[in-house]
Amino acid sequence: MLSLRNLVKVYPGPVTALRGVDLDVPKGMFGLLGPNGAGKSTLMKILSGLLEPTSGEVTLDGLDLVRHPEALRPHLGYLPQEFGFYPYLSGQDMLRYLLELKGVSAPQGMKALCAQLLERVNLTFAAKRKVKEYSGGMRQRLGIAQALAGDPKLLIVDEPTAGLDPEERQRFYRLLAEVAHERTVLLSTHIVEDVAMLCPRFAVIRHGRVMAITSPTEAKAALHDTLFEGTVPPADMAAFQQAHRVTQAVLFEGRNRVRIHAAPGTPVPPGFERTPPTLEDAYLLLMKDAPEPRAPAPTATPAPASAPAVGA
Ligand SMILES: Nc1ncnc2c1ncn2[C@@H]1O[C@H](COP(=O)(O)OP(=O)(O)OP(=O)(O)O)[C@@H](O)[C@H]1O
Repeated sequence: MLSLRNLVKVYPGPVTALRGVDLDVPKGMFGLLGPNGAGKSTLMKILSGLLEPTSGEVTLDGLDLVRHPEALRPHLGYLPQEFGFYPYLSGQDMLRYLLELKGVSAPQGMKALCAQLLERVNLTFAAKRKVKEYSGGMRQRLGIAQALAGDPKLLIVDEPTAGLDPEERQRFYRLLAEVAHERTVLLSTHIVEDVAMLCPRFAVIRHGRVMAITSPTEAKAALHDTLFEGTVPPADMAAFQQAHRVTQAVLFEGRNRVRIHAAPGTPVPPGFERTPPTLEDAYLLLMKDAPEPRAPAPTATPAPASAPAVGA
């Protein structure tokens, strides 16, 4: 179990990126969902030992990772948001180079280890191709191959599906789901679909705080019978948004196809029909309701002991 207690990070400025994060992450896949600037990368960098927190505790199976960051290294795999590749190296040479940099030991020989990892991420067919010829999805799979070296207990993946086309994204989801059988995988993302596809549980983070810890099923169930869909002419949209809790509005045949949240007993506009809630609705409502942060907090502001369910 990975546990975070009252984790705070204040950058010079000061910019308070984390305002007292409490989180318990069990084995399997766990999502960290939040908009740009929420503090996800800061949290991932602290967990991967690249950044020191200002205060707070991080433990992995009881091991104190703030006091003993070196103890984490053998148990950690990390796929950062920006992953540097040498475009003219082949996939297998790039992987070998990364493993050597990481200091991974390979009792069976480095060549055999690289071949085994490439096989694990379905890249054997492209082992000898130059990385510059790899698609975005293939590069991400190569990134996972290096992160899996040493069989880490904790795998941290930061925004891994950004820029992947739908087919590559599906393939990458399957790979992540497979590797999460054996370990804790913490997936940071601002893409709701990533969480809906992969995560039995997830935390929503905004302005450096955990807003909710829930599951896709719970989050949708909390909105049962409260979502309605209808159309609104573009000219009326601004006034409509003032009057209703709009979760999503997309232009369809020149009119706005709009989804609203109406609590039981609240009037529903004419022509709007009940519709099943989606995880996107739950997430967007939570973002609407998130309080703006106060002026930069120089010290820790503890998060509530137990975060509310989405939409509750
Ligand atoms: N090195 C830094 N110095 C000062 N402020 C920083 C630094 N890195 C991040 N921040 C700020 O900390 C806050 C959280 O940033 P962070 O990158 O952790 O968010 P994020 O959720 O990962 O967003 P993104 O998806 O855009 O990377 C933001 O306000 C950001 O501007």
